[in-house]
Amino acid sequence: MAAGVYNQAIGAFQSHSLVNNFNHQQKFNNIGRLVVTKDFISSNCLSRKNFSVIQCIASQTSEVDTASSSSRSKTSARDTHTKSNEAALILVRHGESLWNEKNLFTGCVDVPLSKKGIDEAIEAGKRISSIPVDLIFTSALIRAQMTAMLAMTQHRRRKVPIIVHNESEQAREWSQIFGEDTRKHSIPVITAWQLNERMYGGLQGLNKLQTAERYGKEKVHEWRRSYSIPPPNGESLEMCAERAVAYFRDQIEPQLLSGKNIMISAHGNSLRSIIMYLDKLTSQEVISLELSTGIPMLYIFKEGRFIRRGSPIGPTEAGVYAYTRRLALYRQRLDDVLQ
Ligand SMILES: O=C(O)[C@H](O)COP(=O)(O)O
Repeated sequence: MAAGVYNQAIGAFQSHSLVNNFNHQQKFNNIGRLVVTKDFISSNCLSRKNFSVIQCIASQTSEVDTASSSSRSKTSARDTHTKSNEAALILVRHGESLWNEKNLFTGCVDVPLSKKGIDEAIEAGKRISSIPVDLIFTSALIRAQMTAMLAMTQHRRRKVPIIVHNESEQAREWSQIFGEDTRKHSIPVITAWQLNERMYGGLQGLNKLQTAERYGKEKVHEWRRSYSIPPPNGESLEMCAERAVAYFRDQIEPQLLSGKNIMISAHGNSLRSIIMYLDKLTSQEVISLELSTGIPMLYIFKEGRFIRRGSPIGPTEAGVYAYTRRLALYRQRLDDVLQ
């Protein structure tokens, strides 16, 4: 039966090209990967301890299998590119926020979703409802966390996403989950400031249109979309990438390497910097990369490589399951159990 779904999916896939959510030309240049210095990582406490904390917590709260991080350091796992199972990686920019609605620069100001953003998050959930998710990462900002939680209300597996509190020993202790079955039916949600939207400095709270009228369209476009030019007293995309890509490589990639299916709910620019890394985009190409609010994007991680698969069209769309046999089998199992 699964083969049936898979073949049907392949047929659908071949009959229509998956609409990619990105609007940049897909050219793979030999750009060196973004090098993030080791001391940057250590100075931002992106340490082995954090990774083992995540592993330990993940093992306590779900059937997420915890590859023993002690026996396999992240670096050696990543460097040796151990042939791991394939894993799904879903990226989603938060739904429209109340300041997106007012066309205000938001950056690291912690505003919630608008009604439209809530609807977008739920729609995003429908589009990924048959794709496996073992672990969720969000930024420390509520609009990304709301998006992840609302999306997961639509997932057919019905697991409960639970924000992991490891900000202190007491927080870890007081938020423990007991009961094997309860743990198996939960998904750890790790919040990380490193995935926050770029800090927009003196622009935060200003209207985008009025700012363009005041400083000129070109200058504001340069602040918003260039790679290395920061807004006044804010972060450039390059500076945002240094924390977001470092966190992705240090904390998320090892999870993918061990076969865990991951969803990241974050922001326009922190995700642009991660996609620049995944797609090996040049600093020129990333200028044209725009991400819509609430549109999920799927990557397949296989043998250390990220294969971009565009945006899942909808749960009933057979083409969604043409991505890989593993996803087709997962969906078939859901169909069998939920029928
Ligand atoms: O922070 C913001 O204002 C938005 O989330 C992204 O803004 P941008 O489209 O100007 O990068």
